Amino acid sequence: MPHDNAMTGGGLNEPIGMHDFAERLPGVIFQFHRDPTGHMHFPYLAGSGTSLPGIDRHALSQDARHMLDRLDAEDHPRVMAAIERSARWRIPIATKFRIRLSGRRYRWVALRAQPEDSATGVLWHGLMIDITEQMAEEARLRKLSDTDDLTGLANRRRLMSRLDEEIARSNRHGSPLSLMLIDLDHFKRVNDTWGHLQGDQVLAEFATLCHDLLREEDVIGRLGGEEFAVVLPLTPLVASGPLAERLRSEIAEYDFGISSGQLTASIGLAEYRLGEPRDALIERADRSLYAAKRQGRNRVVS
Ligand SMILES: Nc1nc2c(ncn2[C@@H]2O[C@H](COP(=O)(O)OP(=O)(O)OP(=O)(O)O)[C@@H](O)[C@H]2O)c(=O)[nH]1
Repeated sequence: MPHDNAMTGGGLNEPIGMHDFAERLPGVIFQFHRDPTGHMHFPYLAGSGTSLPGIDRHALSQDARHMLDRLDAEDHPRVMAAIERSARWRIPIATKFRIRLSGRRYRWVALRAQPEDSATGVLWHGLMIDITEQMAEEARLRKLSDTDDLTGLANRRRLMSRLDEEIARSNRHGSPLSLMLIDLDHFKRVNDTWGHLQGDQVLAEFATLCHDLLREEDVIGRLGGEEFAVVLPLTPLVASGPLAERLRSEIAEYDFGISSGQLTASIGLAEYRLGEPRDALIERADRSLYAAKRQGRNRVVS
């Protein structure tokens, strides 16, 4: 019978000690201590994860900064805030962060830890697990569900969520924001004349053309069919007007392989008014688009 502090190892009844067991765990188990001066260290650190390049157990047993300094700049404040909250309210920490290894490589780590009072500060008992593969898979799925298959642009769902974010930012900072709706003219004719497959090809090329003409921070998406939208952060109407006009003329001149001059676009523009709901902005841009169609297409209306 293995005694209390031993488990079964390689052979069936061959006991291994707690230490060996901890070292074989596919992750890291630890104790983390913070004293009243704010000094932090890992009194205990074990598990196969501690063999990652750049993790120096001895240094960490003296000073946790050897690890905290390696956190991704974006994650660092969040992790520090989680430690602070946990220490103040004695609530568990549950967070994830990126940790830089050597060079440009990094790993995603999930951390769970339970705090308790100690004579010299706060002591956490916890575990860390490498979740890099799961995070990559999550990112892949998110991209799939956010992207329009045919054009590779943001789909309606993604576009609306970005529009919501930009509206919130605009309301917070009073910064300008424009919305552009683009609808290809007489697209039915393209399909009827050249076939649906060629129509698809035109839509994909159109998306690339617009994408190349816009700034990095502008978000272009496909609302459906031959209708597209562009969210233009930090852009008032005086700036989005000329941009839309340039887009319109580039489209009209571009050779989509269906004999030039055959593809044009109508564009409706609206600038966000502070405090208005999202749908009101879309409705105003839509009215402008409708006016552009009514006035003869291949034009910009704001
Ligand atoms: N090839 C292709 N065609 C599409 C796709 N989505 C929508 N369409 C076509 O786009 C055309 C849109 O037609 P309408 O809404 O009548 O508009 P339009 O012919 O562009 O005319 P106006 O918008 O009034 O200038 C239809 O023929 C749809 O079949 C797509 O994914 N691929």
